[in-house]
Amino acid sequence: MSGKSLLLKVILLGDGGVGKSSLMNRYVTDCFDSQSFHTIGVEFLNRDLEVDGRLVTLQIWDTAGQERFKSLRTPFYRGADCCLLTFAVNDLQSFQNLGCWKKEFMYYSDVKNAERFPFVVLGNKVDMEQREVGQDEARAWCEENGCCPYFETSAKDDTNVTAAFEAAVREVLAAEDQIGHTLLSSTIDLHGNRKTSRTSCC
Ligand SMILES: Nc1nc2c(ncn2[C@@H]2O[C@H](COP(=O)(O)OP(=O)(O)OP(=O)(O)O)[C@@H](O)[C@H]2O)c(=O)[nH]1
Ligand SMILES: [Mg+2]
Repeated sequence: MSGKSLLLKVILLGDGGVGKSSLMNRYVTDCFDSQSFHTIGVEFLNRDLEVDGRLVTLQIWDTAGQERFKSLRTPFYRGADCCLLTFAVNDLQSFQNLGCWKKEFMYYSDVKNAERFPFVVLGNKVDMEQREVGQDEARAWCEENGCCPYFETSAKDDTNVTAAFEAAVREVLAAEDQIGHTLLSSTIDLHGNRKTSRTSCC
């Protein structure tokens, strides 16, 4: 295990009221407030953790989901290492808006290639009886939109919250390994000709 901690920036995006702030607070402070206020702009909290022997400082950016705060949140998308697209399983509209959130992130972030960028989808409020979005439907969306991991969470009863944030870290580490491997497998000979040895890395 290397002593140096890797700083990773993850950003929570999703409709207002789906539970982004509650998920961040549950993960960092292990608290839940049933009367939380709408986020205005962005807030962030840090948490140190160890994932597969790697020390990581996770900087979690929580954004305002309400449309009126769009101009306050979009400047903070740049530099994100992972994006947590969040909806509430009892709010169909928030699920249907996932594609818009992914597009907004790609437009305002400095990410070039959506296919290789780590997204994780969170279906929050699974503690609630009345669901409007089925698990299969949500998993199908994730399959069709880049095969990203999907977690059903509850900030209220602490279901899958740690697992979701740790998965975000693993996605980033895996993406970095992938890029590192691809770079290694393409070499430039002394005459400057690019040679790529076709080694399959997965
Ligand atoms: N039952 C239940 N309620 C939740 C859960 N997560 C959040 N809530 C409640 O949902 C409401 C909105 O939660 P927030 O965390 O403020 O939602 P948000 O996504 O940060 O909203 P914006 O800041 O407006 O973007 C609050 O009343 C929370 O207590 C959950 O997992 N289960
Ligand atoms: Mg909030």
